[in-house]
Amino acid sequence: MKVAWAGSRHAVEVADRMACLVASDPVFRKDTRTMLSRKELFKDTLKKAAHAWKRTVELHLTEEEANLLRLYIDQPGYVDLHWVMFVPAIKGQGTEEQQKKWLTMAYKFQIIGTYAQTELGHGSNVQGLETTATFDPSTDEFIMHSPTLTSSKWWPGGLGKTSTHAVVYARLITEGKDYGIHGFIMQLRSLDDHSPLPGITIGDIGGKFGSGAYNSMDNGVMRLDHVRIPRDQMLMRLAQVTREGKYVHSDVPKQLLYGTMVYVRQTIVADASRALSRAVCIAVRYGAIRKQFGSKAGGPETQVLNYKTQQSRLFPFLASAYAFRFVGQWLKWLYTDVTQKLESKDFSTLPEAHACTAGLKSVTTSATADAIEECQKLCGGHGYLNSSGLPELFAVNLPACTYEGDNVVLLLQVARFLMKTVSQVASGKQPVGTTAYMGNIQHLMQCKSVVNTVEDWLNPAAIKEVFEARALRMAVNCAQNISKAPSQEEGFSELSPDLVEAAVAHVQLIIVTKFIEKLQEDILGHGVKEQLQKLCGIYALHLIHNERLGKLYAQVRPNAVALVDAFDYTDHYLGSALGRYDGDVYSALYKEAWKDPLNETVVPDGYQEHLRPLLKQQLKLSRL
Ligand SMILES: CCCCCCCCCCCCCCCCCCCCCCC/C=C/C(=O)SCCNC(=O)CCNC(=O)[C@H](O)C(C)(C)COP(=O)(O)OP(=O)(O)OC[C@H]1O[C@@H](n2cnc3c(N)ncnc32)[C@H](O)[C@@H]1OP(=O)(O)O
Ligand SMILES: Cc1cc2nc3c(=O)[nH]c(=O)nc-3n(C[C@H](O)[C@H](O)[C@H](O)COP(=O)(O)OP(=O)(O)OC[C@H]3O[C@@H](n4cnc5c(N)ncnc54)[C@H](O)[C@@H]3O)c2cc1C
Repeated sequence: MKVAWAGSRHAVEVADRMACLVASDPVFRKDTRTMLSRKELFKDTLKKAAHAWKRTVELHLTEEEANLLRLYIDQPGYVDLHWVMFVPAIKGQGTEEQQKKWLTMAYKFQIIGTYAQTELGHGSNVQGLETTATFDPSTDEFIMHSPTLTSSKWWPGGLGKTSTHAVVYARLITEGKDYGIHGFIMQLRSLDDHSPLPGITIGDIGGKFGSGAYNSMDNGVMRLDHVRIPRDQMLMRLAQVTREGKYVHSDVPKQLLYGTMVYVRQTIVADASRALSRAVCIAVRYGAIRKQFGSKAGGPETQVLNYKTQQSRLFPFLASAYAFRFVGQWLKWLYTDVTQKLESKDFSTLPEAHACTAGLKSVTTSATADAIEECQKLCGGHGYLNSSGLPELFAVNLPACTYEGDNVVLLLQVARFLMKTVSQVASGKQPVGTTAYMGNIQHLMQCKSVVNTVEDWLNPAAIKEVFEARALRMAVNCAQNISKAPSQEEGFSELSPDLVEAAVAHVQLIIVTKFIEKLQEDILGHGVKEQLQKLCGIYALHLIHNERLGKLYAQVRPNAVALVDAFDYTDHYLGSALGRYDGDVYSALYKEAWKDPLNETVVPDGYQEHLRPLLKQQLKLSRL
């Protein structure tokens, strides 16, 4: 099962090696992270990042190994934005010459970059951004400016205190005309003393949800006061401004401006499956240790994992963790395929890649945030302690519902794609890829489900048909209702809640389909495929209705702990007293409690100042 989860034996081996490297290095300790002040936490992140880079260079780590190293260090920091957004933005939107110049420095960490798109006033509506980049032909420069308070850049990770450079998104103005949003490379801080360059006001936006968690990241605010940059710092793969100030389009679609977001959304699906699997691992292992109540006859107490209610709340998450993992692996393939096509100037699959990344990012991160919260409840009171690992896991993953596109906004993008596809089907065009099922419209609009028993849910063809019929009927229903509205725009707006549901149904179909396709591959190991078939059945059935699932849960229960052990997480990475591999939960909780700064003294700070006078006063009063 470890191999099925990781993707290959090689993947298991590399992941194990990197996880052990991190777990055995004292610099990467994280057990007291939630007790650090913001300043201490930030400094700790700088230290970890520098040490990680040193180890990466010393050990000549490959890209795959370095990524895993970062993953197991498990602390958001400026390096994420540098590697996951700054570098890809230059790769996707820069010319070859620009790539050569900037990526050479970025790959060696001679500069640290971030992705500065969102502003105080606008995040979702990228076309509404206000920062301006006005071309001055007299000096061959762009003047970068924040004309209003709401145009202040707000949120970019690493911007607050660390980044030396950024790809800044701004409205390009030349020859008096506004050409909309484009990307520009800007140096923000001196490479000598790290002070902000003239005209740039920059700082951190303040503490965020939860202790520890995303507070390790210096999300930043930046205002620009007529800052000049050379013309060649406009990213010029999509469009150029000539020396004379003429605006020239390239032959690539302008949507490639959004390409970095497509890339990151795809990586976020993998992050979601990992976060969900960690929460499930903690809740399942703890559920096997925790006992409450016994039989009336005075028998031994029951493991809480044996309660049917616990199983019906927890096992759909276990199944979802596997489902998201497999769809994430497929999405990575899809992204690579689209990128290769783009390189040979085939842009035909871009809309589908956008819909798939946006939809899957949205559905998997929302489900994961909800599931982590529920896993806290599934662990009872102990789940609410920082030492359970769950509060921080929740706080770090919750913003994934918002960053890289608010989940509802992204689902509306999927819905827009679906409405277009329905109208193309109506005019006789055969849909392809993840919407190919819509071509089977006659049958799917009328067919009746053959699913009656739990066993039927293990029949892939029956499952697929149910999900296809559901998704198609919801999409067609929306399209029909939109066509009755006075205008397409009004209809879309009026029906947006239904459109979001139709988009979710389509995305769930993709997840179910990819799970089924995974089961058609050669899967080695005794009983592994059978367990995955049950999990696939649970994933599909829990989305439709909860009846009849008990039988499947009973079949999964004997292997539940093994199914979470297959995630192959070290105790260091899991960071949970409840989810420990050895099950020694109570000693761990007890030990963790004593690490709290409140326990550094027996009598607390503040006793002399506030508690003692209060108690003495009450004592005096009672004697009167
Ligand atoms: C300490 C450790 C040290 C280790 C050291 C070792 C180093 C080793 C390596 C380290 C590796 C690091 C690994 C890190 C792992 C961590 C990973 C996690 C990182 C996550 C970080 C997240 C940070 C967050 C960043 C952000 O949030 S950036 C900002 C994101 N913003 C958004 O997403 C905005 C959302 N809005 C939009 O996308 C758009 O505005 C809109 C799509 C909603 C609307 O667009 P528009 O206004 O143009 O309107 P339309 O709807 O009309 O669209 C026009 C047409 O364009 C199509 N379209 C839209 N979007 C896209 C797209 N993306 N691609 C393609 N096409 C698109 C529409 O469909 C329309 O088309 P049509 O006209 O044909 O219909
Ligand atoms: C932790 C974190 C890290 C981030 N890192 C970065 C970064 O590195 N770089 C960067 O540039 N940005 C970053 N961001 C910003 C992020 O991309 C935006 O917050 C995100 O795109 C959402 O935009 P918004 O904040 O403007 O939300 P809003 O659009 O203001 O959303 C508010 C509400 O309005 C709803 N809404 C908005 N538009 C519509 C619509 N058309 N129809 C229906 N409902 C709608 C949303 O669903 C939501 O409920 C980060 C954000 C967070 C939280």
